[in-house]
Amino acid sequence: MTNLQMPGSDNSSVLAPVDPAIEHYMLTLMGQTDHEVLTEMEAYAWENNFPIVGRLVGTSLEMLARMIDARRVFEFGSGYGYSAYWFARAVGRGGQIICTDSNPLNQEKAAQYLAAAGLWERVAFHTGYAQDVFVQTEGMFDICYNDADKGGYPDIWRMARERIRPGGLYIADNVLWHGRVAVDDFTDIHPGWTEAIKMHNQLVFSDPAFDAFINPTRDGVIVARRKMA
Ligand SMILES: C[S@@+](CC[C@H](N)C(=O)[O-])C[C@H]1O[C@@H](n2cnc3c(N)ncnc32)[C@H](O)[C@@H]1O
Repeated sequence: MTNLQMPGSDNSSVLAPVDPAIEHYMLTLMGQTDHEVLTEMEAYAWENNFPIVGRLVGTSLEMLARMIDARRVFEFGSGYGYSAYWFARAVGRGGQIICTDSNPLNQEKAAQYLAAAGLWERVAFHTGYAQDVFVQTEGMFDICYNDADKGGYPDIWRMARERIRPGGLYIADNVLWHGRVAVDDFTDIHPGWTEAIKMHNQLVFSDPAFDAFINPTRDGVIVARRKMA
């Protein structure tokens, strides 16, 4: 691992949920997850300031998926496949990650990286608007993972919650939004996104069909488990 901080986060953070020195320390423990392809994907993120979830969150995605024996995962906003790398490892040979991204170049890059990692056959990548692809894709999911544009978070939660199997997970990145959700005075880099994330978090935590928590690592990851009937 060459870089210890996360690319793609803006530097106007109002609050760092976890002290950067602590995140740095945790990353120094992650050497066992090193893989040539992963290192290349992380280098690409750095060079292009692309907001991947990073190693600390990636390992937690893989572990959560393994813990519930996930086989079918839907990703809203896959970028070039970094988060899918972790899910694809977890679901095994018969599993499937349905990836979505609006930029066709990201699909090309994902194919290149994930094929090199031996994981591409577990991925069905769709270039397009994630919410539309979701509606066009049938069936239930073990995990719905949301990392799309933040203004869409409340609607994505509303559509995803119905299609997560009992015991399955809804996971969304950036739910602390560099601390903006916790203060009154902030600069919204995209108008309306902070309010959308706050509404989203409130909807998830107040839903009687789900139990939820937030892992404050990096920019905050919400994990909500659909209760058994
Ligand atoms: C934060 S990045 C995803 C990073 C990825 N999950 C990872 O950690 O490797 C968000 C990506 O989602 C795409 N995106 C955002 N909103 C979208 C939407 N509604 N439909 C499809 N793609 C979307 C953007 O093009 C961008 O590549």
